[in-house]
Amino acid sequence: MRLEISGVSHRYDQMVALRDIDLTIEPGEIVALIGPSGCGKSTLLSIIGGMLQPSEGQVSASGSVPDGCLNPLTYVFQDFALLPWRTVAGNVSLVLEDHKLSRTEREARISEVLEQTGLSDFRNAYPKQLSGGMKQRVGIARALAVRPAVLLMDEPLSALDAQTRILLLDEFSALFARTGMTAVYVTHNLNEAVRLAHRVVALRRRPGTIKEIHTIDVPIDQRREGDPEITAHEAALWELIRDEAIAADKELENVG
Ligand SMILES: Nc1ncnc2c1ncn2[C@@H]1O[C@H](COP(=O)(O)OP(=O)(O)OP(=O)(O)O)[C@@H](O)[C@H]1O
Repeated sequence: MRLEISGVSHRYDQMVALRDIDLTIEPGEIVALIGPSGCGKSTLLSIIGGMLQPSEGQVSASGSVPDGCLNPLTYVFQDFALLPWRTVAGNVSLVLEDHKLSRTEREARISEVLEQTGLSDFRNAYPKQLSGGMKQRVGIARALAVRPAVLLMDEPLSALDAQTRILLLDEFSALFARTGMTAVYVTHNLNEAVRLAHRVVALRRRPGTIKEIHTIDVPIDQRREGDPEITAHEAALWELIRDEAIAADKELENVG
């Protein structure tokens, strides 16, 4: 599915959070949104996902969706958003229950996504029994269960420890390479952006506008931690956002 963001601006009361965003996301493309705190990354993701109506401009989606797609644009949340009283399978099932699927179809989908995310042995576990990394795998499984055309991911790894983050990064890159999924991935973490994205959109703040779009040509499944080419892309991105990141950090300190 192709997403075209045209002339999108957004205000919260008098504050202009985004101005004149034009961006096209091609089918199968992974786009990361980076930039200093408050530059409008989450606002833009919510607008792309249709959860927030922009003050101006529009987002249009075109093209085909996967067979059996129940929800073309699907979120993966930073805080996993699992229901504690439901098992792993029950949490995945939740997103399927509003749709006209037979019990057999529903069970088949649940088994398929649990298999894809390495959770088959945990289907009857409850969230409190799982590590952070396993909880986020459930979040991914739940998103995949609707066979989305586009995954919208808002800091999906930021609640996890460093080792788990590396493991999940490897799993995400394998998943993206295997499925040819389209995704928009918001992150503060430049390493995640250079490991996972075909293009990295750097936003500046006040108001949030596109500063630069950085393309990374290395196939996603061939990128490795510490690879010099990938490290060079990460350094280039840091140069791009450094001054504003420092300014945003100082500002937060002043507020505190
Ligand atoms: N519901 C809201 N009401 C008023 N202002 C908001 C609201 N949501 C966000 N903002 C403001 O809009 C601006 C952009 O916020 P947004 O959360 O989109 O930025 P972000 O780049 O995702 O930030 P962060 O990296 O800190 O998560 C910020 O100044 C924020 O304070």
